Amino acid sequence: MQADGEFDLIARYFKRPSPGRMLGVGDDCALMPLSAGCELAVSTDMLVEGRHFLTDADPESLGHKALAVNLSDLAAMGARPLACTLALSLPVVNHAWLEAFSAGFHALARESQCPLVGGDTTRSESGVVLSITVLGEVRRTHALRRDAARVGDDVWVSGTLGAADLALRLVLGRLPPDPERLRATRPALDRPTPRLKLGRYLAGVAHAAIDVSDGLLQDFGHILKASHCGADLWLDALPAHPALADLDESLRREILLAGGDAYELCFTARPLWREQIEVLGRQLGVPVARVGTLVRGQDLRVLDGAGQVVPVAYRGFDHFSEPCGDIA
Ligand SMILES: Nc1ncnc2c1ncn2[C@@H]1O[C@H](COP(=O)(O)OP(=O)(O)O)[C@@H](O)[C@H]1O
Ligand SMILES: Cc1ncc(C[n+]2csc(CCOP(=O)(O)OP(=O)(O)O)c2C)c(N)n1
Ligand SMILES: [Mg+2]
Repeated sequence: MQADGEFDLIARYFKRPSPGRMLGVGDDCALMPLSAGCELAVSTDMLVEGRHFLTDADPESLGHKALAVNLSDLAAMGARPLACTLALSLPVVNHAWLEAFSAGFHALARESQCPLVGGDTTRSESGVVLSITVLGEVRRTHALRRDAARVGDDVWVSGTLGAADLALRLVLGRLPPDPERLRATRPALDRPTPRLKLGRYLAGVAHAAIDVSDGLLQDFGHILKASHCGADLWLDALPAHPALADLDESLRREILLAGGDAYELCFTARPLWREQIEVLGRQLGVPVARVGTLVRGQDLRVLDGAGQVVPVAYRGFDHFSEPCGDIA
């Protein structure tokens, strides 16, 4: 018979050997050294059943995604991962689920050199809740802060936009069934790739960066607000995922500008870095698209191919301002 106690679960699914200079799972705190000249980068993101993932989500992919969305924040700061912690609340003990979830989690942890060094495990009264904290390091003064953008900077976006949001709409039945499009977009929703290498190489080159979790306009808007800048974004330059082709144009725009779950980097850099950034993208095999420019003021304008302002009535994902949000 399998032992189901809290400590058995931790030992079986989460305790793994940690690198020699670290103290990992098993003590009151984890311990790890920091490299000279670096500062600590820390970020936490939760994933809640029904809100960030569906109850029948594939557990291996969920393990990957839970860590990936957190690593994406380290990438957006230009930080190198050091370690992570996992707080997990489970309604029941399901060994097949835990086996697959922990395999997905540890596989990405290994690949990103971000070992799981601690956490907490409890029973939940309603659904699975995950909270992950990632710890990273970044060379002092090199971090890609949201408040570091400058007027005149180019605006860049990595990868492509829109696939994950399109997949989610198809999965939730908000668009008519389209198996072909779902097949092309589902990996982006279920298994995002954190742009860790790109972020690290941009540290010290780019000014500001953010990862696109809630939608491009909303997330890029955080950079503008923090940096006291405005911007022009060129709609035609945005790197739309090919599966967005042939969609109704207003839906295509909405998904491109406000679709969540993308986990691409949006960053700003001086024009003199253009060529190096393009070379970097090619070397890393990560497309980088120059999509706009920072201007004085505070307005974020989206311009069409003719230079006309495109009216935009949406911003992006917000946990507390959805039509069904039930705030007391
Ligand atoms: N409950 C909280 N307590 C303290 N800080 C929080 C809390 N929730 C969010 N934050 C902080 O607010 C900022 C914005 O959070 P968020 O929009 O979730 O960023 P991200 O998209 O990078 O995850 C971050 O600095 C985050 O650490
Ligand atoms: C079942 C389900 N419903 C809705 C979404 C869409 N969604 C949920 S949270 C979110 C935004 C990102 O999550 P958040 O908690 O805001 O992360 P952060 O911005 O803090 O990184 C999106 C697009 C989803 N991925 N899965
Ligand atoms: Mg967050």
